Amino acid sequence: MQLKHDIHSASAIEESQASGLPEYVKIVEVGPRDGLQNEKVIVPTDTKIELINRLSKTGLPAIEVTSFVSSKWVPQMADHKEVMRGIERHPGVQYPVLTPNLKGFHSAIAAGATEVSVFGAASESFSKMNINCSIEESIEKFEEVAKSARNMNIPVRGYVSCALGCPYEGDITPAKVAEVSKRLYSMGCYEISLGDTIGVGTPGSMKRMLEAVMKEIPLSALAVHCHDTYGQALANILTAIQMGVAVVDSSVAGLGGCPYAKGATGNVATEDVIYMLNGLGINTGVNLYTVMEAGNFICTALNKKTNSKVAQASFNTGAVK
Ligand SMILES: CC(C)(COP(=O)([O-])OP(=O)([O-])OC[C@H]1O[C@@H](n2cnc3c(N)ncnc32)[C@H](O)[C@@H]1OP(=O)([O-])[O-])[C@@H](O)C(=O)NCCC(=O)NCCSC(=O)C[C@@](C)(O)CC(=O)[O-]
Repeated sequence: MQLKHDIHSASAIEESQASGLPEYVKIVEVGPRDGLQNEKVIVPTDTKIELINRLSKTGLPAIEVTSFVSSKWVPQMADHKEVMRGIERHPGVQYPVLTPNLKGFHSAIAAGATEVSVFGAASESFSKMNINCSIEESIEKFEEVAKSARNMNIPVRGYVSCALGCPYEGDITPAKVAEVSKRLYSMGCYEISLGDTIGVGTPGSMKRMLEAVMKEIPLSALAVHCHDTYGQALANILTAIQMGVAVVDSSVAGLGGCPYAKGATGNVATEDVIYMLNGLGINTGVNLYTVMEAGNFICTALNKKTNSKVAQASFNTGAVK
């Protein structure tokens, strides 16, 4: 199955190579975690597992499974152990989980996690609201996680939230984003995912922020994580890719939002990112149609409409051949 307008032609690939864009972009699917964490009604564990199993068959190289956080803070992720234990793991697919502290790290490892992510912020207020501690205190907790992870050869990814703005403080300086990113990278995070948590960024602010971060961290260790609240996510991702970033987080059907970032809507839809990258001739290794099917599955289960423009257009106009 293929979409009528989904361009994957040899000429598009040649063009992308000539334009200096990355040949390959890695997509980190965050739907099962970021996508579902904010859902009001608790999603059955079996549905989460089925979603992850379907996503595992699409060619996605990384799927964020769940969060080992307090169920009092994020009730939707309370079944983390069952989800982690219940999924079918496909060779070559990474299955990271969120761990804010050592307690979360140990539970995650006991449940079979082989990769974890710590999640900090470039905003003091957001850090306090999200993980109940200052940036400095969070770094101490993350260092403990990173040290234990190193001893067990577990890769650690690091998030920096509010990279383009904070729901409580407004503008965040690129210098602050660079500083927090550097601390996470220095403690051993192999990749830093820069989160536009409330989707307020523009290509201009993305460029300024990345220029500051790129002075501290190698480009190959950077990822972008864009929410689409102001409709800027694809433009922001394109800007990042043009600057050489080759890892993009996205969420199937554009599900998502952080419970501690009021008003923030979904992540950029994985389907829309793949469609754009295909059109640019950039390889992702992901089959767009099967991601759309997974999106259809979870939207039907949640009784909601997809936020993916590509899925809306394709299913509504019959543009699938
Ligand atoms: C970090 C904590 C736990 C601190 O929470 P706290 O209350 O400060 O923790 P504490 O150490 O004082 O412990 C209080 C209770 O929590 C328990 N606890 C302590 N740690 C854990 C743990 N790991 N797992 C399970 N339970 C835990 C601990 O055992 C204790 O239980 P009690 O004795 O009261 O029964 C809390 O604030 C929390 O769970 N926050 C959740 C934050 C979250 O998941 N936010 C959404 C993800 S971030 C995001 O979406 C942004 C991102 C990544 O997508 C990027 C972007 O878009 O910007």
